[in-house]
Amino acid sequence: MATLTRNTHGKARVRVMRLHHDGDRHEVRELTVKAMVTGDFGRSFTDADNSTSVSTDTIRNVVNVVACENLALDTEPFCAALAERLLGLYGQVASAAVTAHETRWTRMGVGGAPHPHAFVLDGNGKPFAEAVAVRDGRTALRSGVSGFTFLKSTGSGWADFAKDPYTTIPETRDRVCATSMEAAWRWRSAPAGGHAAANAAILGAMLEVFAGTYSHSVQDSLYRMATAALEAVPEIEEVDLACPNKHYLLVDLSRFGLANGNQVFLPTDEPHGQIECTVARG
Ligand SMILES: O=c1[nH]c(=O)c2[nH]c(=O)[nH]c2[nH]1
Repeated sequence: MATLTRNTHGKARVRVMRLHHDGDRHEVRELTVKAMVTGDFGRSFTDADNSTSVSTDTIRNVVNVVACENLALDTEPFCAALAERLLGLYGQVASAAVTAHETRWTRMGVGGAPHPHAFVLDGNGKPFAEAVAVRDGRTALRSGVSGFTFLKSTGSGWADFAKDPYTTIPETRDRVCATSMEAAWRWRSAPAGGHAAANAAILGAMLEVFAGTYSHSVQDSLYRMATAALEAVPEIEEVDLACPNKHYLLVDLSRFGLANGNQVFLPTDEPHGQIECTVARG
């Protein structure tokens, strides 16, 4: 005897670009979407009964239709519109979860002026949004950024930590600090100036703390970065941060008669420290 305890289905990696014409000025919004539904679908798993199942192929079509009908929406309201459309279309759907990662195209500057329809890829991190729509409830929204990478070459240390017979790392009050951040924040209401501007303010507040204050540890920086994000944008209620500590190892040049005064490093990705926290209001 076995019991189906969870099930969901939908379409993942649906790539769609929305091109909004504002006169001659174009806006491009490229997303990779995952749209999943839960509800009365258990019998397709347990009894080979597909009679209630919405085809994932159909879900892909709905993504494109909602894209066409919402060319100018930011990622967050677009995800919410799509999740709510799936809920509205199919009575057997109890909840719809939509996640969209953005491939960000930033407007090209040509001859000192923003170009109306030419863009360059912004390769640092993928912003994402996530909407979960349920019946008789508010659509829950989260935003964030995946793989946002930044570094500072001083103003960071790791000292006064617990020591034991296995400890070999020396204390330092001057090191390179680099990470590729996974960050997410939960909305309690829509931000006054729109999600895109609020997301930029959140990242700006976090980077200001990272760059502008001494870091006693990645832990210390993350807590203060998340606190600054909560202060910068009152419409978010919780921030999740997960950061690898991408170690830059000092190269030993003493055998060549050279001192290495924090100047030559081996950049490494693995293994890396992994520091994570969630910071909420209150
Ligand atoms: O910022 C840091 N946090 C740690 O927990 C840690 N552990 C370690 O070896 N180096 C560091 N650096």
